Amino acid sequence: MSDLIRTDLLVIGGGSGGLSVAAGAVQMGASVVLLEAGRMGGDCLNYGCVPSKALIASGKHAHAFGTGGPFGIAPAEPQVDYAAAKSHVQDVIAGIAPHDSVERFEELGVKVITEFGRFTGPNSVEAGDKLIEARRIVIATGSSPLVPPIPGLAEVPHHTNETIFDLTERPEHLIIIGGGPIGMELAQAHVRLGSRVTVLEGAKALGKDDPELAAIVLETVRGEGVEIVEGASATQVSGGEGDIAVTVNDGSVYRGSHLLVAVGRKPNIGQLDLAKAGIEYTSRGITVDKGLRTSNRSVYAIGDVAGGMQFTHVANYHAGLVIRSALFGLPVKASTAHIPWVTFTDPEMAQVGLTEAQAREAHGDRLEVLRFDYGESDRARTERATTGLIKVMVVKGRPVGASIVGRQAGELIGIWALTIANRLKISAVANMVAPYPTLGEINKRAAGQYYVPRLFESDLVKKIVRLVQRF
Ligand SMILES: Cc1cc2nc3c(=O)[nH]c(=O)nc-3n(C[C@H](O)[C@H](O)[C@H](O)COP(=O)(O)OP(=O)(O)OC[C@H]3O[C@@H](n4cnc5c(N)ncnc54)[C@H](O)[C@@H]3O)c2cc1C
Ligand SMILES: NC(=O)c1ccc[n+]([C@@H]2O[C@H](COP(=O)([O-])OP(=O)(O)OC[C@H]3O[C@@H](n4cnc5c(N)ncnc54)[C@H](O)[C@@H]3O)[C@@H](O)[C@H]2O)c1
Repeated sequence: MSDLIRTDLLVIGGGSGGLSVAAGAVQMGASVVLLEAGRMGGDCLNYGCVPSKALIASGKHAHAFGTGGPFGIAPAEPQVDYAAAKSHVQDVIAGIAPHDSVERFEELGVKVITEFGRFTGPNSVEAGDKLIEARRIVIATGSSPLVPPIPGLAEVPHHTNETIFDLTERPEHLIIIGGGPIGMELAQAHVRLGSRVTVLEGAKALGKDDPELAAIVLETVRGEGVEIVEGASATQVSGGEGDIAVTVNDGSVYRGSHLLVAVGRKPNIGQLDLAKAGIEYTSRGITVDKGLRTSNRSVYAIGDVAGGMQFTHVANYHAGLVIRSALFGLPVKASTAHIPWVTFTDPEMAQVGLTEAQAREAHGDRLEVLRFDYGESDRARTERATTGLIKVMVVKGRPVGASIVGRQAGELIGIWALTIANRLKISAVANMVAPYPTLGEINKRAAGQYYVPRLFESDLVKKIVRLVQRF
């Protein structure tokens, strides 16, 4: 017989999205129960954003040893201790973990149950020996690495993002299947830490981003020694510990010591028994309306499990919307037009809103594309970080998208995320005075391009200036 708990809000999953909902709702006075079957903090903290960015930081330090020549610093061979780099990764996770811990959430007033949740009815969920009945339920169970049924793969030792950060021996030769953000970020980190790396990508590497920008990243990563094979779909895997062979569609075979599978994600819905609650789903995730409600009106789905953009800041954004809807009954509408994303390769690549191709398709001839090159930035020159480019897509004076590749692209995209989220005009960025010399000037200079033809190439402007000068 299960213990019965009644609550205003039940959150299933204690990752980026679930923790944000639980913390916000309890602090606004709702009674909240949170279920987390694995590690508090979810993918982002334990197997995703945090460990990957920490390992990238180690790779950056190693890389700096060999790139000081132009600055007057003789290149040296870095002494990489891969196991110590992994200790750094675990240390960073441990430093953030208290913020996401059971103890902190219980202190906030959330009842945390460290069990798997499974629906037993439209408003009831079983977790261990507890039965929870809730007025509103939020499914925030995230996603897991997709391990495709490639013949031989199941029998061959391989890593996913859930195990690679625990590996303490440096891979001699890491083969990565999948050239998306996970594959490319970890490829560059590993080559910098001294592994040989081969990326096998079935289609185009970094294929979700603007191809002009992605090409700049790929050229740099290849230049550092990563072998990137595009159009190479893995069709067969064989071998064993330390000697793995991956066959691709044209019959070529790539051999390496370790294998990482990074070919996308699958939603964590398998064990939820969604049918018992009348919740519809597809292989992409739980079906939700614009307000993030499922086919069961009292149940919401947010973050990765909702099958849209899969980023921590999207899960957090969804959390804010659900709090407004579930706690205050306000109408909400999830949008993607203002959501940025960043791939943390070096150079970084960042996007918000429409890419050039998407904007061209949506707006045709009304589209103006403003471009500015990092090479024109004095700060970029001082740091010899002149490889980079910004493109801003503008329609009727308002930005609808921005794409940046280059140093600190992830920081620079913030201005455009603000502009697009608030439907500001390009003049809002052009009017800003950016401190000199900062990379931030790149944003202002790109915005300034909007006025070049209007002010410097206009006969009318020239006539007016001459007229005014006469008087
Ligand atoms: C290698 C890697 C790098 C990434 N880097 C970035 C990045 O730099 N920036 C970025 O924005 N995003 C990044 N992401 C994506 C980001 O991690 C996810 O988008 C984010 O974690 C999604 O949050 P979520 O709350 O939907 O799910 P999660 O954070 O995965 O949380 C879901 C939680 O639910 C729990 N759970 C599942 N089923 C149940 C159940 N039935 N009952 C109870 N608990 C359950 C799980 O144990 C998990 O803890 C990265 C992902 C990976 C894999
Ligand atoms: N910086 C970030 O924000 C960041 C970093 C990492 C991951 N993420 C999130 O995690 C998600 C998953 O990342 P991902 O890189 O695993 O997925 P992805 O879907 O973005 O890329 C997977 C790649 O694998 C390729 N592929 C699929 N099957 C293949 C096969 N058999 N052989 C060779 N290639 C194959 C696909 O063509 C694709 O390019 C991302 O979409 C993103 O939302 C974000």
